[in-house]
Amino acid sequence: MSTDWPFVKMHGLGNDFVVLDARSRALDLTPERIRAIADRRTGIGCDQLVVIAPPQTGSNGSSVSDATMLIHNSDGSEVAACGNATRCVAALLMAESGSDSVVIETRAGLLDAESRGERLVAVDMGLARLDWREIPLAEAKDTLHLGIGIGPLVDPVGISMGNPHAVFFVDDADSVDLTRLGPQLEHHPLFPEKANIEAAQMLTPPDAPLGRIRMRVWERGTGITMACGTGACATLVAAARRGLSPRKAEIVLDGGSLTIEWLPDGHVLMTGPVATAFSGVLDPSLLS
Ligand SMILES: N[C@H](CCC[C@H](N)C(=O)O)C(=O)O
Repeated sequence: MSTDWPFVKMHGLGNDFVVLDARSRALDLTPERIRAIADRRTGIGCDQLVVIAPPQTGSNGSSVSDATMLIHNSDGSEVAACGNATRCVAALLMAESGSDSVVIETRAGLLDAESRGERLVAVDMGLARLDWREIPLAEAKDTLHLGIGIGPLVDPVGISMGNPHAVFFVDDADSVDLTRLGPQLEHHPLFPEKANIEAAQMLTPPDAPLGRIRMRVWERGTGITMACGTGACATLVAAARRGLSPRKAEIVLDGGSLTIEWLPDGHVLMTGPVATAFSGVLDPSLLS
């Protein structure tokens, strides 16, 4: 495989990505190669490895999107959705085209993104999926009260944003031992495809005009990250469904804040910053 693969290192509130552009040539990524690139000691280091691929074309040959985005966790697993990465790829594509909007095809569907000013991007992350089958869960459940728990993390709300989330409401998110509890819940038998685990603490009363929620996350296939866009979407929808928040809130993550709104049509709008850290060329040993 040709060895000169340029990459861009980007992040959304510290949730960081290695972005590879495979629109003009094929990239043979294996889980081993993904893990090697994502390794923070011997590779480039990232939470997710993101590949930009050619747009999907419809039956009439026209493109329904500007590009396709493929997302891989640092453990090598492929996932369907990643909100922070979507903002980063959207910013990269809009800078390339000079447009202030872009459509990105993901395994979770077509996502519309728009520039909201200097290094600020809004993405319609699509519908919040609320049925147990869509999370998915191993058995029929009321997704508003999953009833599982360990320690201070009990009775989460189940939501999918194209990827599975379990949102636990707690009194003090910063005191939760996510390193210990996260992996146990990620692999809970109720989640046949595992789950992203959020610990959420309400910072505003239910009748506040704009909600404010502190959230920390243990990400499926990655571990604790500084931010999680789909997790922030899941947290806002969970809080609104529980009557704890209005349908728009600021989600305060370790790396900063995202603004999330659950629209009347069921779509979830995420707005937040993007940043490019550096670019380079992958060492051939990472693709051997
Ligand atoms: N950091 C990502 C979420 C990645 C989700 C991934 N860990 C999964 O397995 O679903 C985000 O900003 O939405």
